[in-house]
Amino acid sequence: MSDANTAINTVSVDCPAKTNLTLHVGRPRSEWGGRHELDTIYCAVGVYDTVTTSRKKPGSGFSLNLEGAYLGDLASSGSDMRRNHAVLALFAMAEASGHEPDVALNIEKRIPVGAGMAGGSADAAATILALNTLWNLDWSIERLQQVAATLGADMPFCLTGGYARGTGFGEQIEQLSENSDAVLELTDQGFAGRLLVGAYQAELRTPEVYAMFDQIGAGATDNNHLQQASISLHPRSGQAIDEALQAGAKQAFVSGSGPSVIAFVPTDDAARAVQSAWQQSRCVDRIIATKAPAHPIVHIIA
Ligand SMILES: C[C@](O)(CO)[C@H](O)COP(=O)(O)OP(=O)(O)OC[C@H]1O[C@@H](n2ccc(N)nc2=O)[C@H](O)[C@@H]1O
Ligand SMILES: Nc1ncnc2c1ncn2[C@@H]1O[C@H](COP(=O)(O)OP(=O)(O)OP(=O)(O)O)[C@@H](O)[C@H]1O
Repeated sequence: MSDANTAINTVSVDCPAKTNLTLHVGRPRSEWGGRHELDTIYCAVGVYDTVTTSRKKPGSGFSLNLEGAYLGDLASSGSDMRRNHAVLALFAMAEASGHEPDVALNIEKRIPVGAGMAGGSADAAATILALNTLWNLDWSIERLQQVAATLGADMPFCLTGGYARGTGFGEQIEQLSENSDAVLELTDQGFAGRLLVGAYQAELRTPEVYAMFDQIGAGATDNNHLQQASISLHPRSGQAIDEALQAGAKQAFVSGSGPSVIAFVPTDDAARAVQSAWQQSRCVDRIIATKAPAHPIVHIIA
């Protein structure tokens, strides 16, 4: 059979986590279900979840398997499979394309859960990208982002990675090139290249962080307006930021709604100094070394 007719049976996607290099938060909007106005610069970072989608027998329904050493609250038997963001994305794509959701989903999780790094959104985006190939839809990124925006604020960005400006409640995306003025300005300030992620067993629920923001507002000099709220709910993140900056990090901040902390470390010495400061003070539970920016990678397996 020619390639065009060979059925694709298994597609996997490595999808990076996201952070916010700036996150300016406005007032909640009732027409957005209480979500706040945002003006943010998203940046994908090189911590990847891998979602593999495989065709199943017609009418057999979906299946979900989770792998990884740090599954957070996903590991509990009580966590409802049907609420997993990857499963929600499967059903949204099935609905939008008229396919039956007879697909096996396997998620290898590496992105810390409930960390402010859009781990769930990354898995949903990976599922959307994989199904676009598995089902030969070949839809444009704009069409895929329309489906993603119905599922979560930071999901549309996760489809493209790299850098983007997010407005609205975060779902209006303007892709930014690495040599755009906005990115060059942030790169000059040290928001690029090698970084360390300080991750925690503890999770923060995004709605609770926004509710705390409504109470206490943003720190006067914080690029991330949710940082002060996140630190008040999880003080160890504030300690990790102080330790990183004292040890030579160029920038250190809470990632999105937190609790994880991102420290940009431009040199080997800075990376080693931040790593040992975090280990000695025990102010983080796990350290992941990687770099930014990053992009999703689609693999056709069979
Ligand atoms: C904190 C960020 O990660 C920054 O990129 C995002 O704004 C959070 O995006 P997300 O987790 O995809 O958020 P969603 O799943 O869409 O919404 C979860 C909850 O977060 C709050 N939320 C989210 C986005 C937003 N612009 N304002 C909000 O107040 C709302 O309580 C909402 O019900
Ligand atoms: N595939 C998934 N991966 C991670 N969390 C998931 C997934 N599906 C559902 N969830 C639920 O979503 C909640 C938030 O998970 P997630 O890792 O996306 O948080 P987050 O990184 O703080 O997100 P954000 O940065 O968008 O606020 C978790 O408590 C988890 O129970």
